[in-house]
Parts: sequence; C-alpha cells; structure tokens
Amino acid sequence: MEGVDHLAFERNKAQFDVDEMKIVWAGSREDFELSDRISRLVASDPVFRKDDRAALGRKELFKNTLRKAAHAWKRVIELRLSGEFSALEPEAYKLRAFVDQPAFTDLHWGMFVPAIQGQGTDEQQQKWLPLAYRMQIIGCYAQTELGHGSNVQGLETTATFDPKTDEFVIHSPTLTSSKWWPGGLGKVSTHAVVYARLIIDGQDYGVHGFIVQLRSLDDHLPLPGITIGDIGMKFGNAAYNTMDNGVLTFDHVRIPRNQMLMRVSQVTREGKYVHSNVPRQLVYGTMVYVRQKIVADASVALSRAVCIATRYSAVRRQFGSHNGGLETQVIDYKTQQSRLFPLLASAYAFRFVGEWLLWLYTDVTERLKAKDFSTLPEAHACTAGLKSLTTTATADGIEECRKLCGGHGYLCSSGLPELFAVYVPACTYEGDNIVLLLQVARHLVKTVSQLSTGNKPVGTTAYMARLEQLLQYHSDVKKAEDWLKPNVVLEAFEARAARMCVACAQNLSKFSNPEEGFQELAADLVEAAVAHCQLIVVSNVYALSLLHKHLGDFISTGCIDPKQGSLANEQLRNLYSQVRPNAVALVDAYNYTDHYLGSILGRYDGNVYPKLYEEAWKDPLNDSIVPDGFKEYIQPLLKQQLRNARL
Ligand SMILES: CCCCCCCC/C=C\CCCCCC(=O)SCCNC(=O)CCNC(=O)[C@H](O)C(C)(C)COP(=O)(O)OP(=O)(O)OC[C@H]1O[C@@H](n2cnc3c(N)ncnc32)[C@H](O)[C@@H]1OP(=O)(O)O
Ligand SMILES: Cc1cc2nc3c(=O)[nH]c(=O)nc-3n(C[C@H](O)[C@H](O)[C@H](O)COP(=O)(O)OP(=O)(O)OC[C@H]3O[C@@H](n4cnc5c(N)ncnc54)[C@H](O)[C@@H]3O)c2cc1C
Repeated sequence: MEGVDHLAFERNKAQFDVDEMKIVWAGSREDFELSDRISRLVASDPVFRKDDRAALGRKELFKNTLRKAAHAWKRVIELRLSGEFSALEPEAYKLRAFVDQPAFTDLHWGMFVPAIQGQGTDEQQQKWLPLAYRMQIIGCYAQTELGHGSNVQGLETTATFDPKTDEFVIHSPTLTSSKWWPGGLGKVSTHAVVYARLIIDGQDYGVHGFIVQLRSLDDHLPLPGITIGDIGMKFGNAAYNTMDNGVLTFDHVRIPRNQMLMRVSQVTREGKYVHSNVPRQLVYGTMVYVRQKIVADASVALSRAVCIATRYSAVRRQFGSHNGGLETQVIDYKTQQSRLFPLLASAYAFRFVGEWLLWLYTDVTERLKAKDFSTLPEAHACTAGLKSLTTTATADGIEECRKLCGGHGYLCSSGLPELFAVYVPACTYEGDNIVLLLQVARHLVKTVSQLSTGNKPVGTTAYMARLEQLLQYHSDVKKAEDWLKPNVVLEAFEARAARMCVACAQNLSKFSNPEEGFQELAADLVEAAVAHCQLIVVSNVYALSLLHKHLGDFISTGCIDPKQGSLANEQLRNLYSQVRPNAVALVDAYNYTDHYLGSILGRYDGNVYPKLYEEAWKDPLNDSIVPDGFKEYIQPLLKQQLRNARL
C-alpha cells in the first residue's frame, strides 16, 4: 500500500533518538542539513533518474552519463552551490555523490586537479588550475600502462628532453607502455597528467608527471602523434561502464619544458636536473590523497548495502508460523544477525575511521607545507593500509548483503548487484590491496627493527613501544561481560598485532638477503599488516566479531585462550540481541533517499512485494507478450516436436 510505513513497528522499537544519530553520522548539524538538501534536490530532478540504467546499452549509458555530468555542472553554477567556482567545494562534492554515476568528472576533480595542486609549481598552478576549475580543459590521471600498474617505477613511457627546442618528447616505445585504464581518457579528456620516465642526455631520472594536451579544444580530435580510445566493457552491466577508461599511445609528441610538474624536481633550460630538498615520494602524493578519499567512501558504499539488507530482513518472513500466524522475520534468526550486524557496525566504524584519516591527512599536508616530512611514512602506511582494509571489507560486505537478501538480492532492482559491480574495483584501483598491505608490512618491520636503536615509535605504531609488556600479555577475561571493556579488547588487538609483527621480523632476520626474506614471508607479512590495520579501527561489536573471525590468530599468539574465545562469542550474541530492536533505526540514521539507495528491497516504507511485482513488468522483455525470435527459433522447435510426437 502506498503511503503506509510497513516498517513503522520496527522504528517504534528504537531505543535511541534517530535524529540525533543522523547528525552523528553526517558529522555535524550543518553537514546533515547540506546532505539532506542536496540528496532531495538530486532525487527530485528527472535528469538524475537512474532506475532505467541497468537496461541501457553502452553507448546510451555513456551518453546518459555525459548528460548527467553536464547537468550537474549546470546545477552547481545555477544554484551557486559552492562559494568558489569549483567542484571541490563540499556542496558540489555531495551533488556528485548523490548523482551516483561514475563519470570522467571524478578523475578530473579527484586526480587531475589534485595532481597539479600537489606537484605543480605556483606558476604552473596559476596557469592550469583556473582552466581546470572552469572545466575549460578536462583532465585525467594517466599513470598505469598495459604492462605495469602496481610497479610505478617500472613504467615505460618516456619523456626525453630536447635542449634544442626546449621541449620534452613523450613517446610510447612498446605496446606494453600504452597507457591503459585512466578514467575519462577514452572519450572525454582534453588533457592528462601523464607519468613518464624523464630522460636527459641519455640518463634516466625515473618517473615524473607531465601535463599533456590530448585532444583539440575545437573539434575534440586527438592531436598529432596521439592514439586514443576506450578499453572496452568492464564487469557488470551499467556499474563502471559509465566511465570511459582509456588506452593512449604517444608517437614522439612534443610538449614545452614548463609542462613537467616541477614542484618536486625541475629541469632547467640547459637540461640540468635539479631535485628539491624533498622526498621523491611526493610524486606519489595524489595517490595518498585519493586513498584517503576512498576510505571515507567505503562507509558510504557499505552502509547502502547494509541499509538495504537490514530493511529487507525486517520485511522478509520465512518459517515459524504457528496456527496460521505470521512467519518469523528473517532478521530474528541468529545466523542472519551474526552476518548482518557486524557489517552494520563496520559501516559505522569505517565512518569514524574515515574522519580520523582525514584529520591525519590534513595534518600531514600542513606539515609538508612547513617542510616537515617526518609523518609522511605514517600517512602513507595508514592511507595504504586502511584503503586496503576498508575496501576489501566493503566489497565482501556488499556481496554478503546480497546473499542476506536471498534470491531477490540477485535482481538488479535490489540495487545490490550494481553496487557490488561498481564498488569491487576499489580493491584494485589506487593500489592493489595486497600490494598496499605489503607497504604497511614494510613500515611495521622497519618500526620493529628500529626499536633496538632506541627509536620511539609514534602514531599508530606507538603501541610497539610497550613491546615487552605486549609480549608478556595474556588476557585476564573471566566472564563474557569483561569483553565489553574497551581496554580489554584494545589490549588483545595490540598484543596480537605486536606478536605477529615481531614473529615476521624474527623470521626475516633468518634470511641473509632481506628482500628475498620479504618475498618468501609475504603472506605472513600481509596478515600482520591486516592485524595492525584492524587495530586502528577496533570498536565494540565490530572488534568482537573480528576477534571471533580471527580467533586462530589470538589463540596461536597466546593472547587469549580458547575459553576466553568462547566468552567473546557469548558476549557477541548478547550484543546482537541489543542491536536487534535498533537495527532499522540505525540504518535510517544514514538518511538515504530511496533515489540514492536505488533499491526496491531497501525502500524506506518497506513496501517491497507490490513494488517488486510492478517493477518486473517494466523490463523491456515484457514489452511484448510473445518474445521477438519466437517465430524463428521457438516455433520451429515446437512444430518439430509435434511432428516427432505424431511419428
Ligand atoms: C568531486 C571529486 C570526486 C573525488 C573522487 C575521488 C575518488 C575517486 C575514486 C575513484 C576513481 C578511481 C581512481 C583510480 C585511479 C588509479 O588507480 S590511479 C593509479 C594508482 N596506482 C597505484 O596506486 C600504483 C600502486 N603502486 C604504488 O603506489 C607504488 O609503486 C608502490 C608504493 C607499490 C611501490 O613504490 P616504489 O617507488 O617502488 O616504492 P618502494 O621501493 O616499495 O618504496 C620506496 C619508499 O617510498 C615509500 N612510499 C611509497 N609510496 C609512498 C607514498 N605514496 N607516499 C609516501 N611514501 C611512499 C615507501 O614506504 C618506501 O619508504 P622507505 O624507503 O622509507 O621504506
Ligand atoms: C576501474 C579502474 C579504474 C582505474 N583508473 C585508473 C586511472 O584513472 N588512472 C590510472 O593511472 N590507473 C587506473 N587504474 C589502474 C589501477 O591503478 C591498477 O590496475 C592498479 O594499480 C593495479 O595494478 P595492476 O593492474 O598492474 O595489477 P597487478 O600488479 O598486475 O596485479 C595482479 C596480481 O599480482 C599481485 N601482485 C602484484 N605485485 C605484487 C607484489 N609485489 N607482491 C605480491 N603480489 C603482487 C596483485 O596482488 C594481483 O593479485 C584503474 C583500474 C581500474 C580497475
């Protein structure tokens, strides 16, 4: 029934103030009001409709994306959403988020602009940023090649300095050096920040960034020497196919010398290479920025899936009917709770860890401006590790939510297949998750090895300073409620991470060649890195379900014994019972519109069955009663069977 709240009985059970929780989730009252206003604005605009997306072919889908991006930009300007003429303002960023369709603009604003801001000199910023802010040029981030993505130092594209003309010659010497993957490159970008090996007088100075114009600003055709196109359909139907991930090769393309991004190092008119007194890793700065953004976005994607699965689990009933009464809501099954509630808790935990990481990133940015590079390794390890941890958990969590919705979760109208397909590449882009965990492991092993030299660990590794105590630690939990004390949980996680790191460091020391040892022990190192990253995010329910999931680690490192493991599980069951009456209210606190959720199963009013039924009839296959192809392919079969039957 329209207008009836089928979930009202669930909402009435809530034991907390949902409106207050909406503000906690949003970050502040101001943020809440902004999100609320912009999400409604997007939901009520027919151009931003997305319920028809799954049935569109690639070309229509792409054109639809261009239309939405252009309309979003128009809205930003018309409504003066941002004080400045830029889509980097929070209002414009939210508008893009609620439009919910990946587009070239993500890479323009999310990587091209930040690359110039972070690696361009003041002069370069003054020249390029106003053009980019007004979208008079559209840029992408062209780093990955057909042959190399993770190994940035292995890139093959060359930028050779020509002192005669004061230019760089950008060239793709091999097939594997073709740029491959950059979003926005395939069909839209006029410019790119291209990462290439700098060659001066035959000497290779490693990978640097260059601003290169790709297409004419008049007719959009590729400039001479440039071959460019889309790399083809990707996983899922609509999903990430709204994006024109591209291929690009250069045949001796010339650009002026001043288009090398020169904040970190410079090439003079005479062809002299000058490296500023800053770490070369600043060339990787854009990746650090985007990894932090990806962590902040993980809670959004996971919370959408959890919202759908929670509401639907309260609507869906199976078994348990007595005397013709109602069947049991599937959310009341303990197995459903043990799969769903840790994800609900994770979404909240990731929301808060995202805020913390933004603080850390802002802090390191301020320090870098003051030429203090001391916290850069910590910022790199935290952004890399948390990007890996949160995207893996979110991708797995979305898929779990699909299963939690049974068969109907497999329908596109549940919103879950597309959410999964659009999200899962986050485990790969901006750094493959395993490759990033190995970076964290390097940081941890280094921290452990420096303890003997008296180096005091700081930031998220500060717990290592208490190594002796953590190596002696054994949990003193005696009853289930003891696991409710935050300190008890935290210490167990600290001891587990510390012991796993120390074990890795000890095993590494047995190798005469440390690099060989690192390769050999990589799987253990990744597990130690995960333990460290989980320590960063632990909080009550979330922590206990993790402890239960990784019980083997906690017992084998001697932090807790099997009895204490069972007590944690007992406490977890108690906590699930406490979450149960609040579950629907906890997902209401995300304040998502039905437009944004894009899911019949997750509708706010819980009116699932009539709407599912209605939606099925909208499928293009139901446009005709007898399908196209009947006469050619089905009828002859049927007739033949009839003939055979007569024989
Ligand atoms: C409206 C706005 C919308 C905004 C939306 C934004 C969100 C957009 C979302 C989605 C769009 C999709 C975007 C996808 C884009 C991409 O994928 S771009 C390509 C990304 N590529 C990668 O991430 C490549 C991964 N590989 C690497 O990062 C590196 O190659 C490596 C770190 C794995 C190894 O680098 P290498 O130079 O070989 O380093 P090592 O020898 O291992 O280490 C040397 C030292 O450098 C330190 N280090 C490494 N990286 C960094 C860093 N980023 N920052 C600081 N320091 C770093 C490392 O720890 C070593 O230190 P020590 O010598 O002290 O041990
Ligand atoms: C949707 C999408 C959008 C993208 N957008 C952009 C973009 O805008 N710009 C851009 O430049 N790039 C972009 N990329 C490329 C992306 O950054 C790379 O794909 C990513 O960094 C992974 O690199 P790779 O593909 O080389 O993976 P590989 O490194 O080839 O990974 C293959 C396997 O090898 C393993 N592996 C690799 N190295 C190691 C190691 N040292 N130790 C152990 N295992 C290892 C990995 O774990 C993985 O299992 C995008 C990719 C995708 C999927």
